[in-house]
Amino acid sequence: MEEVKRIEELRTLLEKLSYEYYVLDHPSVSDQEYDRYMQELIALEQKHPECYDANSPTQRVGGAVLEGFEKVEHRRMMLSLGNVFNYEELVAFDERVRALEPDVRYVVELKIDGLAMSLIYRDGRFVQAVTRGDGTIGEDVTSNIKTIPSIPMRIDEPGEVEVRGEVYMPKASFRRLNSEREANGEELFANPRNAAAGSVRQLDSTVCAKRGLDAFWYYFVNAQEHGIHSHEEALEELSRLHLRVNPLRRCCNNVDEIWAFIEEISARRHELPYEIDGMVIKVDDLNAQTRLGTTVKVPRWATAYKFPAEEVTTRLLDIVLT
Ligand SMILES: NC(=O)c1cnc(OC2CCCC2)nc1N
Repeated sequence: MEEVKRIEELRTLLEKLSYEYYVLDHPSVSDQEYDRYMQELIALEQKHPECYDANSPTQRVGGAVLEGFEKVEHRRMMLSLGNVFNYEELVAFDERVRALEPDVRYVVELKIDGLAMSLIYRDGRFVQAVTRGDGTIGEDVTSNIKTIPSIPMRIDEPGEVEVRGEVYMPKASFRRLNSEREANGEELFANPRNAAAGSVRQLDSTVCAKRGLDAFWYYFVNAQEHGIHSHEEALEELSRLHLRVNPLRRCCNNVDEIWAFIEEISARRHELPYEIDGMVIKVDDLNAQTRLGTTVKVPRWATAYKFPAEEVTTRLLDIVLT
């Protein structure tokens, strides 16, 4: 096989194997076979520096240690979310929406407790990752986000694709990190969200790479430019593009269906391998979202239901007694 063609073939193969392992959780080859392909690609790329590609699977980790993070202006504001704390406030949210959109349908998602992130792809290649910052100006953390193995470096979609989601630290990674820090007499992280934020702010991406971060993507910013009409369709398109989308979501036609899903998730959230601090309720139809619009900082077409803050003692007692 001509070596330069083999380089391209290995890059495509390793991205597919990464997707199977980190997004589908269903690898088709052993770790040893994956490593053999990776070693073959590293050797061929060293032989052919003219084939250098920053998006190669070999380029996810390493690179220079940064002095700081570049400021980046978001092309489209990164919105926060308003909150509701109980059934009555959820009813009031639904009434405000229904005043404009009588036949509204919602998509209800888990509210992942991490940090908001924006990914930019151009002509099928990952180009930049930017934190929310103040919603208008964020920080370029591309070198750290590249280390998250479930994030594809290439997607099968031309033009510009902007995706928003949550970078988070799974509970298992958090436990491992804090036990390592305890062994080293270092200060512990208070919760996975802080640990994720601290990891994404590392100037040396090899440190971030060891933190075991992951991400879920929940918003295709310019979906309508790509002929998509609903949020649910947008999520399905993101999955088709190999982005990791959380399957635990439900389309709901009224407050009672939303509330039933909230209660169902609230009862089992401690079994989830990541922390959530509530649920996000979004109007499904994208034209309805546009008609409802946004206030200065939050959409009128979405809200977050926040779980009641728990008594830590009951949580600890649960763990000790179960
Ligand atoms: N933490 C989450 O899981 C989460 C956060 N934000 C959103 O939606 C943004 C995008 C448009 C309005 C708010 N969805 C989520 N699932």
